[in-house]
Amino acid sequence: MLDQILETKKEEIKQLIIPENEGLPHRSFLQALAKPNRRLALIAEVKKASPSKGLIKPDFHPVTIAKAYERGGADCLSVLTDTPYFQGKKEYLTEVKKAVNLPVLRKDFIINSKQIIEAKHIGADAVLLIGEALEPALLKELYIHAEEIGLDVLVEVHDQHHLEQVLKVIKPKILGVNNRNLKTFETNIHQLSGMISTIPQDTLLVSESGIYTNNDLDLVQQFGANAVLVGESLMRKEDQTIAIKELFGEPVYE
Ligand SMILES: O=P(O)(O)OC[C@@H](O)[C@@H](O)c1c[nH]c2ccccc12
Repeated sequence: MLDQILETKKEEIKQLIIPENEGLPHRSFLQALAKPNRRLALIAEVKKASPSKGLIKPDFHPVTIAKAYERGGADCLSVLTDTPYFQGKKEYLTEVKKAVNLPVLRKDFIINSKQIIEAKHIGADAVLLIGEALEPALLKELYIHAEEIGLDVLVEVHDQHHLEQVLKVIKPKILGVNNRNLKTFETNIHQLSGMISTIPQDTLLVSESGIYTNNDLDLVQQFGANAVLVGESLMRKEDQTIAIKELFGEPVYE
């Protein structure tokens, strides 16, 4: 699956025209994660569909969802901008950024510098770079480029091998461990457990994907996570503010 997505991205990049605007004022994704509202920082994801789960939220209104996440005390947002596989849109990111006060991550498959410049122009505060999708030299180049233009970077890996590959070339300030294998779609909430000893102490560590319950939060926190990235389990609920409170085991008054 990942290989197929990356082929699609190569085609998209050929057509890519970067909008001529200033972008929108930067909000620090890193600082928001470093000073979380709760015991674990929450990056709440605005996600309509995915290749593994199909359509997740049929009545999808990104701005309504983003505002509900903000009211629920999310620290940051992630917005899918990939269309063919996740039914996301670049416009969703811009609309969300304008509607809330939280830092916003562009969630897409970035393999080229043009996409990073584009991310800035559509209003992103941070970009995702995926270890499994990028040769180490290219990962390093894109990481440096993103930081140079004032974007924060979430560097994601799935396994120990790619973690070691990544750490040979960069020391990411924010590191995500994806519990989902992007080649098989299998999710394992224990994915992070053996990896913590390899990760530099001052790295902000995000556990990503397949997080459904308060128990899952306890587990990944025990493994050393400082933050979680949650999409599906929040999106499936009727009200995303209540969904966050339920996830964190807080009382919900209606
Ligand atoms: O919906 P979930 O299982 O809570 O997962 C959210 C997020 O981690 C997931 O969307 C994701 C993690 N890494 C990615 C890379 C590309 C696309 C999507 C992703």
